[in-house]
Amino acid sequence: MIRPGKELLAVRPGAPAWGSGRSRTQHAALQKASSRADRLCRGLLCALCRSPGLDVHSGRVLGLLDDAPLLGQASASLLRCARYSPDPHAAQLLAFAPHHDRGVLTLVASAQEQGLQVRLPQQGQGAGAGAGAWVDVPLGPGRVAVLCGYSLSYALGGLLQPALHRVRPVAVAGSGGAGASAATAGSGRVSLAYELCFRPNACVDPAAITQGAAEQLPAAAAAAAGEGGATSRPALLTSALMERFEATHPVSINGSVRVKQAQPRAQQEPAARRQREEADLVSDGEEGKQKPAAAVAAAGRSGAQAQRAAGQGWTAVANGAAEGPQGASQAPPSDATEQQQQRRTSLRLQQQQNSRQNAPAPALTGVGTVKPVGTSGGSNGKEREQQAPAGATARHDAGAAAANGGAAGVSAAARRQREENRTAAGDEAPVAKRGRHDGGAVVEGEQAGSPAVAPTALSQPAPAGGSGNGGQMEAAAEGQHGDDRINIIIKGQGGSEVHFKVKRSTLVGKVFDAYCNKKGLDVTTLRFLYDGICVLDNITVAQLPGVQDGDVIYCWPAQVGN
Ligand SMILES: O=C(O)CCC(=O)C(=O)O
Ligand SMILES: [Fe+2]
Repeated sequence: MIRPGKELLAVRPGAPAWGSGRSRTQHAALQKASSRADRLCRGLLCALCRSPGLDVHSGRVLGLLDDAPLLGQASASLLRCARYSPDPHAAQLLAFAPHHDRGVLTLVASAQEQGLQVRLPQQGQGAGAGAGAWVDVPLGPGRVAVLCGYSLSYALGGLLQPALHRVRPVAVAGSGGAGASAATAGSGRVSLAYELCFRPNACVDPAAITQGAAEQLPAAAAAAAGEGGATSRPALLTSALMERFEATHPVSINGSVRVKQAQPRAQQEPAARRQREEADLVSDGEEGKQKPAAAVAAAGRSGAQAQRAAGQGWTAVANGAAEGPQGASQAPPSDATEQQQQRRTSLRLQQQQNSRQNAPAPALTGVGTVKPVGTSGGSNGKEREQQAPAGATARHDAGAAAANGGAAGVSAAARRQREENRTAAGDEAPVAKRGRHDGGAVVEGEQAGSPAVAPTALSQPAPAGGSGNGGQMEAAAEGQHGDDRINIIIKGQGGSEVHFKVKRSTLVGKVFDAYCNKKGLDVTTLRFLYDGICVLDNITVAQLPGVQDGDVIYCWPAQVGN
C-alpha cells in the first residue's frame, strides 16, 4: 500500500545492526550502496579540494572524516532512502521542503528523472541569469547529484555555498503530470541520498583549512570569502557546528523531521547571535517560509505510521530518532585516531575559548564527548591529519576525480611550498619531541628492497644508491635523534597503527617493507596512500609533499573496492 507523504529509511554505514524489519538481502544492499557512495563521495571531495578553483589541501578536509566505513563501526555519515508517495491531497506541498544538508557533501540518486531542484545563487559567486530561480536537477539512471552541505561550506570559510534544494511532489499515478512514467507511475519516487559527515569530534577550523587557498581564487570569489569568510568563523567541534546549524536552520528536515523545541531563555540569545553571524550561510528566508510544509511533513510521520512503515521494511525517521550525524556522537571512538584527534581538538578548543569569550553554552557541550588530553598517552603529536584512501578510490570510481589527477600533481608543489611557509612561520608547527607511542615499532637495519606497489602513483626516480640506503631507519631511542628524523605512522585497514621514526632521507619503500615485516603482510598486495595519493617505494620521506612529523600513510589492499 502506498500512503501519502514521505517515508525515510536512514542508516549509518558500518552500523552493526541496521534495525529490525529488514531482510538480509535488504541489509546487504544498503551496506553495498552506502559503502560505494562513501567511496565516491570521498573521492569527489578530494578532487574538489584539489581542483584549481579551490586548491585546498585535501588532507585538511578529508582528515576530518572518520575512517571509511568498516563493518561493525558506525559511521558519522548517513544514507537516506526516501520514498515519496503520490499524494492527491498534497499537490501544492513540497515533498521535501527547501533545506541545506548539514553534512559535507550529499550524493543524490534516483531512478526518476524529476523531483530534485536546487536554487541558483541569488548574489555573489555563481549568480547570473536566473539568479534565485529553482531549477530541476535531472536524475535518472547513471546520474548523481552532488550537493555541498553546511559543514563543507563552513569548513571552507564560505568559498563554497551550501546548496539549497527541495523535492517537488511526485505526480499522482495516472495524472500524466511531471515525473510520471510507465516505470514510476503508481510507485512514487524513490531516492537515495548519501550524506558524508565530519566525524563528531573533529575540529573544523576554516582559517587553517583555507590558508593559502584564497590566493588561487578569482578576485570576486576571494572577496566573497573574505567577507564573513574563514577568519570570522571560529574553529568548532563538529558537535558545536551542528548546534550552529540548528540555530540557523530553525526547521530542518534533513534526515530527521526536526521541529525546533522552545529553547530555555538563557540559550535564546546566543542562538540569535549565531543566526546573525551566519547570515551569509543562509541563502534567504525560504526555509522560514516553508515551515508550514515541514510541519505538515512532521505531522505525517506519526508513531503509528512509523510502525507500519517499519513493518514494510521502511523505518520512519521522525523527531530526532534518526541516526543522523548529530546522533553519531555516540559512535564508539577508534582509539588511535581518537588520541590524535583529542590532542588536536584540545588545542583548537583552547583557541576557541580564548578567542570567544561569549561562546554559547551549546557550542561547548561537545567538549563532553572528548576525552581529556591526558588520556592520549604517548601518542604522536600530529597537527595535520589525512584520509588517504579517498584519492585512490576517486581514480577508480569517479570520473570527475580522475579528471582532476593532473591538477593534483600540479598543485602538490604549491601546497608543499605553502606548508613549508606556514611551518616556518610557526603557524602549524608540529608539537615537537613527544614520547614515542607505546605501540611504536623500533625499526632497525636494512630491509630488502620493495617492489612497486601501484601503477599510477606519486613517484620519482630513486636517488643515487637506489634502495640501498640501509641503516637510515634507526632505533628511535629517546634523545638520540636529530631534527632530520620524523615520525611516520602507517595505518592499516583495521585502524591499527605502526609508528616509525625515520630520517627524512629514508626511502619510503624501506618503511613499507618494515611495516609489512612487522605485520606479516606481502607488500605487493598493498598500496600505500599519502594525502590520497598512492605512493611508490622509490621516493624519500622528505619527498612526500608537505610531509610533517606524525603524518599518516594509509595501507590499503591493492584491490580495494573493485
Ligand atoms: O530525494 C531527493 O531527491 C533529495 C533528498 C534530500 O534532499 C535529502 O535526503 O537530504
Ligand atoms: Fe537534502
